[in-house]
Amino acid sequence: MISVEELGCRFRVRRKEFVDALKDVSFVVGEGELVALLGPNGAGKSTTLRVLTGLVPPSSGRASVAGTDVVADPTGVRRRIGFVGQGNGAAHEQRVDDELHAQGRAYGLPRSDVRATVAELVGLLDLGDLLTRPVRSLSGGQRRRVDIALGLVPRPPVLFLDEPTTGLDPHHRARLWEHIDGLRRTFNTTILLTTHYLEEADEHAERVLVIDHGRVIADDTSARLKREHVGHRVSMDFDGPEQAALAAKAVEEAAGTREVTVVGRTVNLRADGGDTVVPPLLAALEAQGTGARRLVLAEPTLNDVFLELTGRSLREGDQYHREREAAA
Ligand SMILES: Nc1ncnc2c1ncn2[C@@H]1O[C@H](COP(=O)(O)OP(=O)(O)OP(=O)(O)O)[C@@H](O)[C@H]1O
Repeated sequence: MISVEELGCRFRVRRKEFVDALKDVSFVVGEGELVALLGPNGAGKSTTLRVLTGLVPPSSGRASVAGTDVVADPTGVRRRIGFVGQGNGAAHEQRVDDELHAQGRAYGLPRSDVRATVAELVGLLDLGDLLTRPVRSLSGGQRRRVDIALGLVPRPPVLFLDEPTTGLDPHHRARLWEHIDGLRRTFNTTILLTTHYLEEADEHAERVLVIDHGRVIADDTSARLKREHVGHRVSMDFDGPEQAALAAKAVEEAAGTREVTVVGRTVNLRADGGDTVVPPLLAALEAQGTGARRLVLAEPTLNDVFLELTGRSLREGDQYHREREAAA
């Protein structure tokens, strides 16, 4: 549904100064898939969406969306997609229902189709009480839901969401995700989204693309990225330092363990797959008479994956957005 090959995008910032927002981005998104684009500030996430939605021409490479080439036919691309960008959306003085119907007419859809689609979206996105209100009177979360409905009125097969939940409180973020999941079940919409909330990518995306300095540095399911790049962090307490040292030897020899360190009576390690590596390890320790007294198994996060891949934290982005939201 989305195909991106060696995409590059260069912006001129001063007379002879350029920024390569995208250097070499390649990926595909299949029909009905939800893929999350993660990366720190300035990684190239929004630029990727802007190229794919025909708003910015790429400097090199190829991309097509719903079978349409973004360079040869950007207008055709825009006709086939919904795009909810950062801070775009409905005009302020218009009523919500007027905006939704105008969007359908702008796409040249028959009135009866627009009426039916708007009614369905109003139900799915919980907009019934807001229809007669001017857009300017809505809260941030309500506004976001209207923006998403606007993106979906033309029933696009592909939806691009640029940080759809930024600025929402946890309750409204959860509600919005219920809506997005509902939309996917109803319309089988293909969705590419950017988010700074790693747990959203974890929970809702079938696949995660990690982008850094304009390149895709990882493309897989969240579970596989964590297993292959980080593994579980395991911490085991023993009766004393001697037992811990003995246990550490056995841990080092066991399959699927790495980075084994001993601190006092505690052995720390990484296990490639906690659920498969730890049970036989515990049995082996028990058998040699150095059973663990306490074990803590920590799930890695996508931030751990990014840290492992780049030596930097993705969390910088959260801080950036907290500050941006506080300043707004
Ligand atoms: N119109 C533009 N002109 C010049 N430089 C730009 C333009 N748009 C983006 N850039 C630069 O391209 C790089 C990638 O920006 P982009 O907005 O794609 O990052 P992002 O990953 O979406 O970041 P954020 O998480 O902060 O939204 C940055 O260095 C940015 O300053």
